[in-house]
Amino acid sequence: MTRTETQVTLIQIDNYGPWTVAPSPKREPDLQTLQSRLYADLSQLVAHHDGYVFFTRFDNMIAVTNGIDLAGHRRIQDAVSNRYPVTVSLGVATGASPREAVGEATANLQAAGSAQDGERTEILRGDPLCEEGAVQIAHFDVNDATSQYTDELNAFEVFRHIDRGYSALLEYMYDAHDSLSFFIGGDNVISVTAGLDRPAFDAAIDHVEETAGIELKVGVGHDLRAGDAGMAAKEALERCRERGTRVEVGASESAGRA
Ligand SMILES: Nc1nc2c(ncn2[C@@H]2O[C@H](COP(=O)(O)OP(=O)(O)OP(=O)(O)O)[C@@H](O)[C@H]2O)c(=O)[nH]1
Repeated sequence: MTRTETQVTLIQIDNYGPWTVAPSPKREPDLQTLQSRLYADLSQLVAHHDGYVFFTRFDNMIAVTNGIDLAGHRRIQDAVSNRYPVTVSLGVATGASPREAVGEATANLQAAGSAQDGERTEILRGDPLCEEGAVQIAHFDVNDATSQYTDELNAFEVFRHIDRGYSALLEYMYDAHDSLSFFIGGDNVISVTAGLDRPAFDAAIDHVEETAGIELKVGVGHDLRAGDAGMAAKEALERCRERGTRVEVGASESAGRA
């Protein structure tokens, strides 16, 4: 199996806090519109290179960028400054675990100055992978969310249930496996993991069921790019639905570690 090495890019809007209140506080719907449009554009720009972006806090987004070099990052950065009244800084790093990678990517930006330093703009710092490393993506989905929740409870109660499950999964995957988990809409969560095997995913699902009462299934993919690993994960998730199983992994995953 190709060695797992996750490349993470921290995308941070430059000096955004001061901008939101200059010369006076900007209307919140305008900020929400800017943030969601920026996420949409970044999602497409990064997907063009077969990477994934997660919206996280919107002013700070985390991308999985295996295969994207510094020139590719610079083009993404330029596209943002050409389209928006704000600019972004990018910190890039690789790690044996996603947690290690995001730690280094963050440190790269923090070393260049504060997120609210008007002089620190359009930083691009880090070392993209010289050699090819693979990324592991796990796509989790709540079992029967439509019949159990969406068609039964009020919309906010559904949101509470899904969010409780997401929080339990996020904490467990970070603490137990140095993995980064992101809510991606509906009843879906993507975890960026590193070489986890079937028993590790089974244990994660058990934990969420025990602590949050939410039943999950997961499809796992492993490939050189996040986009390809993500598609393999979605195909594996479909196999869970067809076979009634709760964990399906791509063929190359069987050699993973617990
Ligand atoms: N982002 C994202 N959202 C999805 C995807 N598939 C489904 N959803 C969302 O999740 C909601 C629930 O869909 P499903 O997960 O297919 O339905 P379910 O009732 O949970 O049924 P099973 O998953 O088969 O147990 C949908 O309304 C969508 O909002 C996906 O691949 N990506």
